[in-house]
Parts: sequence; structure tokens; C-alpha cells
Amino acid sequence: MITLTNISKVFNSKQKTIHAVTDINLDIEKGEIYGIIGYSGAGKSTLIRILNLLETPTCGEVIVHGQNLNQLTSRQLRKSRQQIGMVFQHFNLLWSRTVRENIAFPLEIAGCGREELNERVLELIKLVGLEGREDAYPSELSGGQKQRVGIARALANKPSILLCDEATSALDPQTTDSILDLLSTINKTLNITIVLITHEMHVIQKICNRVSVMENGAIIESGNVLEVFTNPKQKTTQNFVKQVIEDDDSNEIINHLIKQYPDGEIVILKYIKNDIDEPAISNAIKKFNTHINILHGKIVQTSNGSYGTLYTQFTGDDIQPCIDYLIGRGIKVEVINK
Ligand SMILES: Nc1ncnc2c1ncn2[C@@H]1O[C@H](COP(=O)(O)OP(=O)(O)OP(=O)(O)O)[C@@H](O)[C@H]1O
Repeated sequence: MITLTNISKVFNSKQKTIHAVTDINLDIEKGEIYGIIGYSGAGKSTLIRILNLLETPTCGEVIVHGQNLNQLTSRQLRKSRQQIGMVFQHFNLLWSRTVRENIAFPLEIAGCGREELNERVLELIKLVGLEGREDAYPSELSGGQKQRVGIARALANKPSILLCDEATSALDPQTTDSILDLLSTINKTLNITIVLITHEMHVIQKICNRVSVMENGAIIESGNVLEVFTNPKQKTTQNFVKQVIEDDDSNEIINHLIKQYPDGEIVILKYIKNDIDEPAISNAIKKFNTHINILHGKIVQTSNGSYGTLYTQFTGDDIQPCIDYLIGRGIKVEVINK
């Protein structure tokens, strides 16, 4: 539904030439939430602005719904942009207009009739949970509420694609989660494709189906979120993954657990995907004469499934058969040599 082919963007100034985006190829499917993550200066904003041609690429093609945006006239491009809504980090609201009037703005521009406009605005206010705040001005709203207005305004003309340019970066963690929940609901209930850029892996983990990692203007790694989380290949990707799950395989933790729990065995269990749906540990405890004591660990939920690591203490008579059973359930098991 969105295809980028050999997209590059070069900014030329008197002083220097900047290669902001270099030879990017990307396919984004209808109905998915696609995340693009990278550090500051990686080229994310430039890339997302190329998706609706707010930024013209130096070379390459942008195809949306089979339409090559580069070949459209200005009038055709304006029409085509109505199917692409955009949400910004700093909300970009009109400060002299109320919530209702901000949301109505794109409908007025599109020439929508008064009755239809009022109906649509009410619908959107309800969708983003701002009932009762219709007549407030942006200065009277919290950051999360401002972003709800931004989202409602972006959805006013019923787009099929929503672009989110660091939509949660100006918000605290709790508000970030509530906005991510809203985006996820919009994606599911309205079947809107969402493309977001971020520098926070938490955002990718929480709502994205697929992810690309950008560095120096290029995509260095892409894939299903669970695959990228469980097997990050590039150093930058590994650093992003550490934002949400600390590298637990440290000798320090293991040495501490060995000292504190001298009985039985210290066993590391690594879960990937659906294994978590089966109560493998409680089944193992029922089946074998073994106690499993969970000491430390973290399970991360992604939209493709869960994964994580548990540090445990095994005691009792049937430790090896119990371990074999867990391996048979698809869990990676490592027994720590004491
Ligand atoms: N209009 C412009 N003119 C010149 N250089 C630009 C322009 N826009 C972006 N750049 C440069 O292109 C590179 C990529 O910038 P971009 O804003 O796309 O990165 P980013 O990953 O979104 O970073 P950030 O998260 O800090 O916004 C940077 O070196 C930036 O200085």
C-alpha cells in the first residue's frame, strides 16, 4: 500500500551537502503499524515527510495506493494528501481556536457542509476521549489532551494512513502509554495504517507490528518486532533493545544468585513467542518432583507475541527430567555451573 523505491534526499547549502536519506526501499502493508526508529539526525523526520511529499525526494519513487505521488499535479497531490493524516511531536494546534474549531479546521478547508462538519467533529471528539473539553483552548489542555486534538484533527478527513512524527516524545511515560493505546485502537477499529517515527524502543514494543532501524540516513535493519527484539543483529539495534530489556546475562547477577541460593541449580529460562501462552513451569512442577523458584527476570509483550528471560532456582529430585521437559516445550534452558 505504501512503497518507497530507492528514495534519497540531499540537502545542499552553501557550506555543505547533507545526505539526510540514502537509497531507502520500504513496503508498508495496509492495516499495519510500522515503526521507524533511530537516534537524532538519523533521517527519520525527513523520511516520514517524504511519505506525503511534504519533503520532495532528490530521487526515488513514493507509491501510495498504487499512485506514484511524484507524478501528480499540485491539485492531485492536495487531494491525495487527504488520505494521509499527520500527527506532530509539538501538536501544531491553532492556539486561537478551541478544541472543536481545531478539529473542524481541515473539514472547513475540504469544503465540508456545516451539518456534516458538526456531526463529524462530535464523532472525533468522542473517539479521542475529549468529551466535555470541546470549548477549551489548547493553552488550557494537558500535553496528552493536546495530542488527542492533534490526532482527531489528523483523522478528520477519514484518511487511510496516519503518519506520526514523534507523536509521544513530548509526553510523560504514562501519557505516552495512553496515546499509544489510542493509536492502537484507531488502527484496529478504523483499519488505518499507521507509520510512526520514534527514538524510543518502548513505542515500537508497545504497538508496532514491524520496525526499521535507521542510521546515517539508511535503514540498517528491518523485520517483525518480535524477531528484531529477540535477535537484533546491528549494534545500534542491540542498544535500542536494551532500552526496554536490560542485558540480564551479566555475570554480576549470576554470581549474586549463586551466593544467595546455594541449594539445587540456578537455571536461566529463555522464552520466545507463544511458549509463554502455555503454563510450562506450572505443568513441570506438577509432573516432576522439582520446585522452581523464580528469582529474577522480565517478560516483554510485543504486538507479535511475548519474550523474555527468567532466572530460577531448581530444587528436588527430578531436576534433569524437568529441564528436558521444558526444553521439549520450546524453552531455551541454561544451567549455571557453580
Ligand atoms: N531542511 C533541511 N536543510 C538542511 N539539512 C536538513 C534539513 N532537514 C534535515 N536536515 C539534516 O538532515 C539530517 C537528518 O535530519 P532529520 O531531522 O531527518 O533526522 P531525525 O532522525 O528526524 O532527527 P531528530 O529526531 O533529531 O529530528 C540531519 O543532519 C539534519 O541536520
